[in-house]
Amino acid sequence: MLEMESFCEKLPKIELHAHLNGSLSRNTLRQLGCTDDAILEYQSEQTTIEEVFKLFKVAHKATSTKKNLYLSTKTVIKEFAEDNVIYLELRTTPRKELDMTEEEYIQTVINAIIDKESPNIIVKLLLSLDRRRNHQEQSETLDAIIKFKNMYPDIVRGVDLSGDPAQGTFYRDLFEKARRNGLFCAIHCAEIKNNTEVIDILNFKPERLGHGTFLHPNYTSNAEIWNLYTKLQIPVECCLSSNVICLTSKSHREHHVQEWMKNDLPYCLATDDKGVFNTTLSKEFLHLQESFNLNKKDLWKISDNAINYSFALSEEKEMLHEKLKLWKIQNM
Ligand SMILES: CNc1ncnc2c1ncn2[C@@H]1O[C@H](COP(=O)(O)O)[C@@H](O)[C@H]1O
Ligand SMILES: [Zn+2]
Repeated sequence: MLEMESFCEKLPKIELHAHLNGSLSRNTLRQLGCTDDAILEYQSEQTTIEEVFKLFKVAHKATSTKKNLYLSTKTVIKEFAEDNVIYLELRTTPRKELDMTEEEYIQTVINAIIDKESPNIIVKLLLSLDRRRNHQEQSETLDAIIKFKNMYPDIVRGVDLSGDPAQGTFYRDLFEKARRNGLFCAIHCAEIKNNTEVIDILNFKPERLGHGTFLHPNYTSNAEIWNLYTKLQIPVECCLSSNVICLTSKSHREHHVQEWMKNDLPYCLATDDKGVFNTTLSKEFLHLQESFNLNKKDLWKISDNAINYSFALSEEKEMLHEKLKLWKIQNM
């Protein structure tokens, strides 16, 4: 029988919420030529949601060339595979840099996904719209995303809305256009208290929500939002360490995931930014297990459920369920 920590490591896992530039490990940053000071700055033990957005600048500087972006993407995929993630939805915000256009940025990340070395991991790409950018800028990025979705429909699966939740806007028309063009929508929602926007996002009915911290009345003091949410039952990507380090959750034990567990609502576990928050998906499983005294079957089920919430092709979903079933027979 596997000990809990080793069980969490060995369990085949599904990662649905990982930002590329937040996922760079210390080693990767060193390989890219970052100084020790910059690396220390990037990995934070405790921060605030405002401060964390300054940390991404370290990674953005390091991935500002095609060569480094390609290398970073390949390394992040390799690290997830080493943590026994068998299906990864990596998300990233296309950026214009000195040596690349937004389209070249997307192409470089796709090249790295195609060239991945581990055969044991399926990798998909979600492209992010940065909420701090204005409507026209986001609209131009979306056009590029749609172009690549049509070129690589099996890799580019969806659109994300991310960036500093205290700034910018959710432009519903852009996500409607994304949806019309066959893209799934995973939207950061209620990472901070912002009831009006949360209602707009819920009414759009994204396929998945990121965080969902301020949906439950214990956190919003607003029952209307929770009523709407429980009618819709949209899967929420829960990022425990991210929320604890950014101080939107007091502790792992007090994390809002407990409301999803109590009410049997759909959720999955995710790392958000494994580099910045110094975590792995295995560690996230262990935090949940320790905080709520879960057993191995519970953990296995969380992994298996996440397949259903993923944007994988249906034959891939079947294959992933089979893989987990087989692992259960052999290890539990
Ligand atoms: C901590 N909670 C969070 N909330 C909202 N957006 C976040 C985030 N963590 C990361 N990002 C988004 O992802 C970018 C870095 O990866 P990419 O450059 O896209 O690969 C950040 O600049 C931010 O826009
Ligand atoms: Zn996120």
